[in-house]
Amino acid sequence: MPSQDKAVDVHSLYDTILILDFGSQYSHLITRRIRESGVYCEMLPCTQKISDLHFNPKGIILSGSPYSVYDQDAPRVDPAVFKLGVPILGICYGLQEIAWNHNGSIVPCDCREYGHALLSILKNQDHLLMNKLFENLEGDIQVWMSHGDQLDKLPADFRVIGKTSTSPYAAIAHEEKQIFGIQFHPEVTHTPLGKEILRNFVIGICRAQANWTMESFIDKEIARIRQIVGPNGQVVGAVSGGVDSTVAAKLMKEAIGNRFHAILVDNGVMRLNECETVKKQLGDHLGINLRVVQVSDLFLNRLKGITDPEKKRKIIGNTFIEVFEAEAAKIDQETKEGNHGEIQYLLQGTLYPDVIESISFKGPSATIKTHHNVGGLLENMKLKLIEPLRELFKDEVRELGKVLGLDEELIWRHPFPGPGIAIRILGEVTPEQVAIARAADHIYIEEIKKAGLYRKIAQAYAALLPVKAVGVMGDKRTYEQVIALRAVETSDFMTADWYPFPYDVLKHISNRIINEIKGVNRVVYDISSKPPATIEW
Ligand SMILES: Nc1ncnc2c1ncn2[C@@H]1O[C@H](COP(=O)(O)OP(=O)(O)OP(=O)(O)O)[C@@H](O)[C@H]1O
Ligand SMILES: O=c1[nH]c(=O)c2[nH+]cn([C@@H]3O[C@H](COP(=O)(O)O)[C@@H](O)[C@H]3O)c2[nH]1
Ligand SMILES: NC(=O)CC[C@H](N)C(=O)O
Ligand SMILES: [Mg+2]
Repeated sequence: MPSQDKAVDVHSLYDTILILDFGSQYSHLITRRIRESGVYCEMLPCTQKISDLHFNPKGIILSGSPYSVYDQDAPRVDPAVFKLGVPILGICYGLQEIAWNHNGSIVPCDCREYGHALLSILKNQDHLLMNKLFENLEGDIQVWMSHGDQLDKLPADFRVIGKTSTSPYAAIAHEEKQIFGIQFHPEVTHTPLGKEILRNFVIGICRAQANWTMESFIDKEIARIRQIVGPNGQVVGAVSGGVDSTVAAKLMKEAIGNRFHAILVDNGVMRLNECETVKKQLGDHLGINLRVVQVSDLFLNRLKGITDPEKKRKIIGNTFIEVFEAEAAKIDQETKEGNHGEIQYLLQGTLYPDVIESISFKGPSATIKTHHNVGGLLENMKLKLIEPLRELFKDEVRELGKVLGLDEELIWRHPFPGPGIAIRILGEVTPEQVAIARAADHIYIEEIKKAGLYRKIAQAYAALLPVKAVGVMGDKRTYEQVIALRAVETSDFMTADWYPFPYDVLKHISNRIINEIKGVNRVVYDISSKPPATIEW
């Protein structure tokens, strides 16, 4: 892996709340909720050694976990966290881990709680600092629980600040040390006031500055990029017109102007008019120094006779790397004359979920999703990576795009796979098949937009099937191909449901495709969910 940029640390710019992850399925939601309050936070595995931390967190949150604290192989926090002197909040397992470290007692309980519960907030008149976690909250509040263990004895010097009908120690606090524990999950929306509680912790108790906004991120990130790249350095990056690479490219353009070189590869399997549209949007409208490399013939030649989708992906990925490297070398040559430095950096649109995915405490795997690193590009190129979005979630990237002046249409664009239409043509990819698939996809997306449904659908496309069916047109028998329409609802693309289109929309789309596209006499709608199907065919 090439080295990461580390010139200016994000932690020197924003107060940071550290979330230590014990493997709960909700851990990343804690991060989301806190960022929504305008406070920067980061998640690390619970095994993080405090002496190896290269920043001083303003506060620490211990997440939930599928383990029980008394399990042989239970994940353990570095006890040094309790000596850092910053406020700590334990959530569910986190509460139990705090108690475990303070000689409290945790046992499996007879009355496990899964789902809604009523938490009675207990205010303490003599220990006012303990009340700060539930500041502005009173009486009984709805919370969401998911636990089978509970405290049956308070650790020394802790007091109860909340209970439910079955958990006498559902919320506890240590006043002097500012350590808090809650048995419920404030990060899920089923705890309606959860966000207030997290905000009370990070702002009221940790006193973290709420300065994490995309406006402030832009200024700071631009300054950071300038410092990394230096006054003459140059950066290359592959852009596809997808939201991540476009936002990253726009940020680079703001930071170093034309010393950023964006490359769009026209591989012959992009959507109809896509390259022209991207060139207009990125080049003309956003002023990004963009070159479009027209290499459709090269790609289509290499795809001749190939029907296996994985082979198609490989061929496209490898050819892509070849083209990109050749183009980067050309740019290096062309700009040698001026006083620019050599190209040293490669821009990548890596997002925070990809980073989180690679830091699981169950054994950090350094694999960031492979399709995010354009094939094996990085190993060969010896360029250093620059990843301006690596701290951001997808919705933050969209927000950032908005502040940077990107069109709504671009910001909400459906994802489009790198191998594009080649994997949406089942069977051999020929120029004729590309033309049919493109035309069908174009009509489909156009009609979805007209019906006002584009934003409701996470991804939609038309696939061209390699089978022929009988039809009748103008009293004549036809024997032509089939178009399959796919549209899914999903937030993470890991699981997905097919979209329930209104019938009249489907009817209209089908009519148009059959009437307007020669070679197609049938349209079907894919009603398979993922799993067991995938989104692409
Ligand atoms: N035709 C292309 N020309 C240049 N770069 C490309 C092309 N297709 C893909 N890439 C590069 O590969 C990366 C990964 O592609 P991917 O489709 O996963 O993400 P994206 O295009 O940025 O966003 P989205 O997921 O919204 O499509 C892109 O960010 C871009 O750097
Ligand atoms: O860049 C890419 N290269 C690929 O080879 C590829 N295959 C699938 N996808 C996209 O990934 C998401 C999940 O798709 P699947 O359910 O088909 O795996 C969907 O968004 C797909 O479009 C790809 N993206
Ligand atoms: N959600 C959790 O953190 C659960 C913690 C522990 N496994 C329990 O059942 O109590
Ligand atoms: Mg894409």
